Amino acid sequence: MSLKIALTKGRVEKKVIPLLEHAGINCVPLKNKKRKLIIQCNNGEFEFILAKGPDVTTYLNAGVADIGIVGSDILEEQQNEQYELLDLETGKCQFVLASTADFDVDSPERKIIGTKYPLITKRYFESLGQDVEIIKIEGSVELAPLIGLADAIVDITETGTTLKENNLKIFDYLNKISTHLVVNRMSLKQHSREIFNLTDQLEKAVLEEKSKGELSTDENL
Ligand SMILES: Nc1ncnc2c1ncn2[C@@H]1O[C@H](COP(=O)(O)OP(=O)(O)OP(=O)(O)O)[C@@H](O)[C@H]1O
Ligand SMILES: O=P(O)(O)OC[C@H]1O[C@H](OP(=O)(O)OP(=O)(O)O)[C@H](O)[C@@H]1O
Repeated sequence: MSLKIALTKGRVEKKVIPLLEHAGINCVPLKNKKRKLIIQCNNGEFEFILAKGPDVTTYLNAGVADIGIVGSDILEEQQNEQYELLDLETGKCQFVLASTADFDVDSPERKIIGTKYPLITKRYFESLGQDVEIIKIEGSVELAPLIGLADAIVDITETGTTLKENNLKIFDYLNKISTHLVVNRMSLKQHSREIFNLTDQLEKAVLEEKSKGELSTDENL
């Protein structure tokens, strides 16, 4: 029987494929898949289910996937606890509080914050002892302070390009984000050998990628 892996499609999928290859999974079917959503690799040893990030945990909770590959941003935003096997240390980015340069971060007035991540935003402002109004936005979050929808945003930044091109400034840094390997507890009992084997291989792959990164930095010195 295949090990069913719910893999976040898009950015995460692209970043994770080199690690999966390192771990001995032939990812050619994944790379050539076009619009196919269920992909078998290594003669059916692994079955990848291509899903949106927030749905990965839904599949795990329902028991229809054994393993999930998903960003820690999503795990943090969803309240249900997942059993985490490994930080894959890729897909790295960070939550920030950002706005136009004239935003008064210390203003005592109740702020309006735009974000794709209402729970993380609520927790962040609660930790500051501030009650804010949160407006949930589905994308292009950077628009909110520019067009007067919100005073500021809590969003993800990676290269900083989107903030820079829209003249937005970072006012605070929140949690760092990376891609994680999570598991359905029932599957862990049923397929423990296969799951721990894959986790070990991926852990080695992460270490190898890391040492390559460190070597290339050294070479640049
Ligand atoms: N620069 C980044 N911006 C947003 N997410 C990033 C970034 N870098 C890595 N990630 C990770 O990628 C995930 C989002 O992937 P992606 O942007 O492909 O999906 P999405 O948010 O559904 O976007 P879209 O629907 O616009 O394709 C996040 O959950 C996060 O863990
Ligand atoms: O710091 P950067 O490298 O510029 O990356 C950050 C941007 O990428 C993400 O948006 P995404 O591309 O997922 O599009 P979206 O606005 O539709 O969510 C995120 O919400 C930022 O807008």
